[in-house]
Amino acid sequence: MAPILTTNPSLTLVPEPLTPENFAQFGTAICSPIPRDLNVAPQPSNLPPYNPAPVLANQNSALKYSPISPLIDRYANGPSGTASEARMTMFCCFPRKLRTTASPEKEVFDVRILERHPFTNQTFVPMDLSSHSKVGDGEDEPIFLVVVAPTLKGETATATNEAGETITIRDPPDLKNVKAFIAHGGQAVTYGVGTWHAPMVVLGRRRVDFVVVQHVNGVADEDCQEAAFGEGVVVDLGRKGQHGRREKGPQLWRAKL
Ligand SMILES: NC(=O)N[C@@H](O)C(=O)O
Repeated sequence: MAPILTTNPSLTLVPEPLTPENFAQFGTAICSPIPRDLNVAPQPSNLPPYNPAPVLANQNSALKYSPISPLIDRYANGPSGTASEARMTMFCCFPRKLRTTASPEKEVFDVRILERHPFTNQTFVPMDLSSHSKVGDGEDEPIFLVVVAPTLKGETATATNEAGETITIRDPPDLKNVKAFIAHGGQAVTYGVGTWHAPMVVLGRRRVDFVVVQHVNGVADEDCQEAAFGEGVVVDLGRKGQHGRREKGPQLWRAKL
């Protein structure tokens, strides 16, 4: 069980659409650098500047942007000195349960735990998730919620562990500045090394499978640290629609590339 922080956060978050710019302090939001309807490989020099700059590849039939997101391994700084390896995992993420508030009737997601990987970054790439469904087309594509918190670097927080003992969490999450972002098919997300984040939250009617890329060394506390807390960090997902669909709220819900 994750240690429970003794602080009691109180915060209601309205999620923003995930963009490379607004997510930059937490990691990388990965989106295609080119429009969806560009179907003939252009000369890279005819494209707006992008970092990393693209080069032609695959017999000039592809534009290659590399690295599109870094792959970082800082396990050499870990206390145990245990060697790490690159690891690709699949997380099959089922839709989360939402809570409905009364007057106004809204759907909210309660964030109750954050975790971080102190020596590696971690990338979630959704599979089989379209970025294009229209409201009312019956497709109702799921989206995913990315919840992150800045790290209070050099600070400590007290928490209670499973045995009821008081323990110290170093570099704890800044619970006053948690942020929530709505991501959709066509986007992937890399949590920066040590970035506190909520376990993946899929919203919608069906499961989303993610390929997850990171480093691991098998030492539990070096691979993943957790901090739980009571009710208090709430993501406001807007008004509940007539048939359980979200009509309004995060218009984000239907954000398109
Ligand atoms: N982010 C997420 O859903 N889970 C993890 O970070 C994990 O490693 O378990």
